[in-house]
Amino acid sequence: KRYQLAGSKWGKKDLTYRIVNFTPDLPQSQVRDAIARALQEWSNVTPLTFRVGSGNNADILVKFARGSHGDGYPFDGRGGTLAHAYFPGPGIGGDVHFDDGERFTYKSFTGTNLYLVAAHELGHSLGLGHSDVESSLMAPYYQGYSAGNIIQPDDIRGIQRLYGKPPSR
Ligand SMILES: CC(C)C[C@H](CC(=O)NO)C(=O)N[C@H]1Cc2cn(c3ccccc23)CCCCCCNC1=O
Ligand SMILES: [Ca+2]
Ligand SMILES: [Zn+2]
Ligand SMILES: [Zn+2]
Repeated sequence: KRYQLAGSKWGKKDLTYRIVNFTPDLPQSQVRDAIARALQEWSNVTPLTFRVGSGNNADILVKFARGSHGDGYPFDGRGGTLAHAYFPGPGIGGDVHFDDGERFTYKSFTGTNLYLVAAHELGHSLGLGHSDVESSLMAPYYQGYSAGNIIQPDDIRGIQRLYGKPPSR
């Protein structure tokens, strides 16, 4: 019972990301904050750093889309699949797509919490597959937002297997 590795990882520690478009469900500031906090969950437990990159050469592009959106994996409207992401690599590698058919919420325990979904998808962007530990962030099912740390020991073991531990101060 454990995490799965995607078979690819980033060959650098300092990654860039860019939010290409936004959902109408939330103010842009809350989308930026949700993504930044989801990235911080992963940077807290690895040597990885994330900063906002310029143009389309950012490593991780974050997009909201409905239905067919050009990558052969069309979204299904409200419910069902909430989002998907691509394992590390060039071009679409690392990118995160959210199904804008969902009603995304922020700092809310109800609805589809954007921060929680983002943290799961970014796990894929960094090279983790799905875990069969039900409580883990990388489990394939959305389990609702619970207070406290969303990243679980199994997730930490997996990501540290790929990138090591944070440098000790
Ligand atoms: C983990 C999450 C953030 C990302 C995952 C997808 C994923 O792994 N992305 O990297 C996801 O969306 N899982 C579905 C899986 C799923 C659950 N059901 C489905 C019905 C149809 C299609 C898919 C599903 C039953 C009904 C509930 C539907 C709403 C919740 N959906 C899910 O939990
Ligand atoms: Ca959906
Ligand atoms: Zn897509
Ligand atoms: Zn997933």
